[in-house]
Amino acid sequence: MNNRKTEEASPVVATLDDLAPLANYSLMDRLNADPDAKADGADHAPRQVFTGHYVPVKPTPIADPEYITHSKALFRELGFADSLAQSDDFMRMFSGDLSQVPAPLRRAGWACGYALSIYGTEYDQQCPFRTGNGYGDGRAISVLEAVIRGQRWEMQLKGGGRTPYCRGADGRAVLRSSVREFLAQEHMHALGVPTSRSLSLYVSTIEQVQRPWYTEGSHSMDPDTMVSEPVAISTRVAPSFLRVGQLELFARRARKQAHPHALQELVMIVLHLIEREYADVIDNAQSLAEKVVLLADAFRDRLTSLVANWIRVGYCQGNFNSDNCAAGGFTLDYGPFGFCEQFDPQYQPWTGGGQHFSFLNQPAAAERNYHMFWTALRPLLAADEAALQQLDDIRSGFATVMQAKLEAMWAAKLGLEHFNKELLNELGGLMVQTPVDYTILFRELSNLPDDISSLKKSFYKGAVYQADPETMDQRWSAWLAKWNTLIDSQSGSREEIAQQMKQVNPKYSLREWLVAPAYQQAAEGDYALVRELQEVMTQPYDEQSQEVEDKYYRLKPSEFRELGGVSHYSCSS
Ligand SMILES: Nc1ncnc2c1ncn2[C@@H]1O[C@H](COP(=O)(O)OP(=O)(O)OP(=O)(O)O)[C@@H](O)[C@H]1O
Ligand SMILES: [Mg+2]
Repeated sequence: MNNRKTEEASPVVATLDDLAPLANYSLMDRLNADPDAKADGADHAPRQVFTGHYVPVKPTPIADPEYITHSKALFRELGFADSLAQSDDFMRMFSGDLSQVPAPLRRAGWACGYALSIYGTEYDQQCPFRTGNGYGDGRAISVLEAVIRGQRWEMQLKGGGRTPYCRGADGRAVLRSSVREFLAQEHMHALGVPTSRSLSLYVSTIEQVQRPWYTEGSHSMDPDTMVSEPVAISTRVAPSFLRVGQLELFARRARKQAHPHALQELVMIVLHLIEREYADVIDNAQSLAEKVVLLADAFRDRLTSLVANWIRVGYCQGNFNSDNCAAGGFTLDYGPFGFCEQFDPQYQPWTGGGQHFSFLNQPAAAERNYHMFWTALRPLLAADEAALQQLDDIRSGFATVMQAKLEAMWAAKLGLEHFNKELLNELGGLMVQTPVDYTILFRELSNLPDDISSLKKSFYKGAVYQADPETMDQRWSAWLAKWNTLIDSQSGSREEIAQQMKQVNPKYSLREWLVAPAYQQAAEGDYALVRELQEVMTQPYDEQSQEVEDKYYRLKPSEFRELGGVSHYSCSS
């Protein structure tokens, strides 16, 4: 027994040669390649891709890569030895050089086209050809699909160079955005929120690109300068990277009868999505119509849970377009994201994102994306009225399901067995007026305090509070007393309730002003802070040391308020 345990825990993948036999390229082998593409993947110039599900693309390696970090948690899950991350051949592959990988690993990866809808409206304008045929993975290139310990994973480089969908851009990701994405994925996974996962992060010690950014201390909304930044490649991992926008691309083509196989390509991608993301809940033996209805139901369930989770942990996607909405129902694309510090229902860190993608509007934004998903599925059931009715009913039930998930989430955050609308609304008013730090307030509540002194750690004390602190404190005390009465009327002990609340309300949150010095130091070749943040943010529910608490469990210092690049940012790439 003991022996078996040790065996299971010990890494089985210590070299790239160990990884190679696990490769299993289902997307490339079962879906259609663009017939116009070069099979060797030497296809980098922007162009229209009219048919097919993917284009073979060789990534462009970053010059002289240096190791920054890897996900110890994911390595453990995959059975990878930690030393692999710094081994020459692994590092070469995951910094974009596939030229020497051992067979059956392939020497070309793939990029996929997708369509874009913003808050439920279809767009083609973002495609340079204005047709939608040039939009897709512009700098994300998948390099491997493998079945590891019974689970299929896709590994995708972000910043791996140009693809036909690059729209004239460089195909690179800068160190800043790569550090942010890497840390955020690690943090979200540790928070228990479904997400693409971080695998590895390498930076080029010589290659730099220009990006618009903020001068030091700038309070400008838009970037006011161009800066040179090192390029990096982070690899992210998920069961698939299929997006709602991807289904939409094929559904739009089917609708327009863009080519003779358009509807067939839509069927293929939907069935592929089911195999990749929903095989555990959708039986392969069922009919297409049955599968589509089950898919709609399962995705609705995942998406509504996901958004409730986002709100639970204070996460704002910022640009929740259909192409940034993973069809597997997990968080994808950590560009314009932020974690809410000072509570504001309309919190939106990304200046280009608009109110519709703000913090508490995410359920509505998710419904718009779901609507596009539903729209893409409908052509598949055209001949089956009963199934179509079921599909439509699932669509119209979205808001009800979303509301139920939100209510359960708020109840859990407050340690309550039942959602209490009045109590939450009163609290919401106080949170906005004071205003409070979202993470610190709920964490302090999780100690079930008798008086408001500890809650005050979360107070930013704005104009309304300062105008009459006594009345505000009285209102807080009255609210707290009411809440405590409810807590005491429940079946669990106070200790049990506090324990449960601490599993729901994290202590540590990835605050942008903590991340900024980490990527700044990394640009100077010092990765200590990136690694420290990774360590702290992968245990977000734990108390951790006093030193960690003093450094990371803090209100946002006033000097970072409204600071460009920290409180808001316009460029995420
Ligand atoms: N530097 C770049 N070079 C080429 N294409 C880019 C670049 N930056 C963004 N894009 C493309 O522009 C589109 C919109 O960008 P967005 O910021 O949503 O995505 P992303 O962060 O690049 O990628 P993802 O959604 O894969 O995480 C995407 O299709 C993306 O591939
Ligand atoms: Mg994106």
